[in-house]
Amino acid sequence: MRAPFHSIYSHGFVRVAVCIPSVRVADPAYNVEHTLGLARRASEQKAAVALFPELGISSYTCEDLFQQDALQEAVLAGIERLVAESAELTPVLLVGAPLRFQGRLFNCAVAIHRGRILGIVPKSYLPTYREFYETRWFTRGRDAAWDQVTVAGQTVPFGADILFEAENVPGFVLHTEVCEDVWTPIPPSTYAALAGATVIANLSASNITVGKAEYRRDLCATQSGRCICAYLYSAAGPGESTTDLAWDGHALIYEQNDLLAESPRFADEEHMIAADVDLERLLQERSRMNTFQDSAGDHADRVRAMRRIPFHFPVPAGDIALQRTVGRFPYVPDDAAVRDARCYEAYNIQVHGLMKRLAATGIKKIVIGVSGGLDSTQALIVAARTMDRLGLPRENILGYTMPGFATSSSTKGNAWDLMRGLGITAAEIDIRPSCLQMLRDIGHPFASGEPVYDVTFENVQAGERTSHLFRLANLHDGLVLGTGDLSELALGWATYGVGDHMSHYNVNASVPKTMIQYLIRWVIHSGQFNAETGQVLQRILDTEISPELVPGGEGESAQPAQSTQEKIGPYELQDFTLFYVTRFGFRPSKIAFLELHAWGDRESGGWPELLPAERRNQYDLATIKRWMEVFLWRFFKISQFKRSAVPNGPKVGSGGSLSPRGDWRAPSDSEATVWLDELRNAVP
Ligand SMILES: Nc1ncnc2c1ncn2[C@@H]1O[C@H](COP(=O)(O)OP(=O)(O)OC[C@H]2O[C@@H]([n+]3cccc(C(=O)O)c3)[C@H](O)[C@@H]2O)[C@@H](O)[C@H]1O
Ligand SMILES: Nc1ncnc2c1ncn2[C@@H]1O[C@H](COP(=O)(O)OP(=O)(O)OP(=O)(O)O)[C@@H](O)[C@H]1O
Ligand SMILES: NC(=O)CC[C@H](N)C(=O)O
Repeated sequence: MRAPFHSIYSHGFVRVAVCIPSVRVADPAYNVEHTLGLARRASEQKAAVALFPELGISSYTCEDLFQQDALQEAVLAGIERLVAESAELTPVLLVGAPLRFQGRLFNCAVAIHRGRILGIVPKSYLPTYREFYETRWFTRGRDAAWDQVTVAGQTVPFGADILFEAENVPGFVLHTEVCEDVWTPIPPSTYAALAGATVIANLSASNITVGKAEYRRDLCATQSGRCICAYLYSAAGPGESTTDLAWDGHALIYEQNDLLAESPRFADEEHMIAADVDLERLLQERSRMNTFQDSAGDHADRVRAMRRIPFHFPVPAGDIALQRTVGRFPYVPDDAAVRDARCYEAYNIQVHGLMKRLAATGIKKIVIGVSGGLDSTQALIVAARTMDRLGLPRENILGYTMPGFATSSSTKGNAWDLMRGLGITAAEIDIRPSCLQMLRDIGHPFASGEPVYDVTFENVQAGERTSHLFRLANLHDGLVLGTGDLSELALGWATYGVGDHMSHYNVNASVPKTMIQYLIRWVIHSGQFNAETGQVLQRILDTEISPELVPGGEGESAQPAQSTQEKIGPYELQDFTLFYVTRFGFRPSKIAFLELHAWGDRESGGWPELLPAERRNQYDLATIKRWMEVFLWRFFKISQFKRSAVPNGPKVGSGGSLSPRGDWRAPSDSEATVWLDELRNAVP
């Protein structure tokens, strides 16, 4: 039975927990008691995995005590107790224990689930350098000449070549390795990932020294990135012997290079961290990255030899809210420092794209229509910086503001102030006469005085502007700079061909609207231009987004009747959907679940602090569903033909470009039914 909409388990997530129990050296009864305490906590939190540190049942620092029979027997008794008590618990428990088989001692990870030992994974690489002496007590996993063992009355698989595969949860394939294993050039988990493991758990007992925590983070992050997996790490903590070493109890959960959770270090108390891993994201990424599969082919013998141990995961019932930060603006990081760095990158990518095109063509002038709206503002800022970088005067930018039938005096005023502030060559062309001529030529009723404001009426204006710009480019030896952004391309919100869809080079083609808003905010806050220009930019940001193609009243002060976002939806929602559709190929109901998590509550989570409080919105599920339907229809059904024929322009974000020569190649005549049906059926 499928879990309900409001549960993570309906949307391809599994909850994982990393536990750092309190231990006593050489006291398995105590250690098992504390392991069980945290295992129960993980179970109450509906986790599917609970990871514990290396050799946690005995403690890592037993040294020659490992070879004492009394300790061995106590460890076995402890494992038996864990197995018995696990019968009622949800997660797969991964615990560390020294176990003796055929007279040899192994440093083992024991996987226990609901009364069954799923398998035992011995440590492959035993550090015996500097502070480590593991080969004094243990045998390397690969030196075992058998592939199964009997423990606690159960005969179970033994080896580093084991994958634990949940037969009822697609993509949930678990693998474990032990501490040093991940410090080696080719960790065993690399082969496991190539064989399909998505969740990799490292039982560790890493002692702490100055600077080592950062190195651990790097190791786990890069292993999770290269192997396109979740990487869980659990370092030994309070209670280990400090004869010669110290312990910080560092727990980490990464997913493909993203840190999902991290514990405090040097805590006095035992602790647990948990996070929800997105298995579908990992599978999507693997299926796209053909080089990951190529690597699996290179190691086919080892990959094929991996053993898959099936188990049934009892999917927890009821609503289970997502434990994961989902940014409201996937294209704009919440963190101020990261955002500044991204804005700097994006802006420079745009500038460098345009610099190269001008240098290659020998063209020294730019022609641009300046509306006083966001997109032409961003493109103009990029043009100004490009001229500065090329050592050309800003007067070489020929900016035209071209009022039509619905241009408001305030946006026109902003356009003029911006052009003056940036010191470009500015001019105004009234497009109404030429529009009227065309409306008359084609027999449109507006030409004979009827107030008919249809798409033709709108597109005639967009077309006349574009037509003027291209002829001005011929006249002045200039290049027409495109302004249309990624969000508009996604929604088909542009006039095809002889309209704002076309240009000679479009610096905004891969920048979504929410990012354009932040780029302009960033330009203001980082003081890229003078204070007066900053004020104009702020006024432009504060203006309602409108194409201003349909008149809303009479005279110069008439306000436009069209609010773009009332028609095609709030850009902040549409950009969210766009990101998850194009970057990860998620189904609509999953995107709606994530969108509700991010946008359902105004107070929770992070807000990029450049967004003023009054602009902080909140959306319920019904609203999310309504606008997603608009997105899906426009994106999949009616607008691909516009994307199949776009001008050149640089790819800016990993969220993708929609150029048919880049990230998105799609048929212009596809149906939207599967996406719309999925949304309607799976979202309540
Ligand atoms: N798959 C397909 N393959 C080839 N051609 C296809 C097609 N589907 C429709 N067409 C044809 O394309 C034409 C429709 O496309 P198009 O002419 O672009 O017109 P259309 O998409 O209907 O209208 C453009 C919309 O964009 C808005 N707009 C324009 C300019 C700027 C902004 C802004 O705010 O940024 C917004 C404007 O308000 C209007 O609602 C029709 O003639 C149709 O026959
Ligand atoms: N009144 C105008 N004067 C000059 N150019 C215009 C005018 N209106 C539109 N354009 C040109 O057509 C493009 C598309 O218009 P549109 O209204 O979509 O963009 P915008 O006003 O720059 O930004 P946004 O769509 O974010 O409001 C503009 O970027 C601009 O180049
Ligand atoms: N227990 C281990 O395998 C520790 C080795 C690892 N290199 C560390 O320093 O953390």
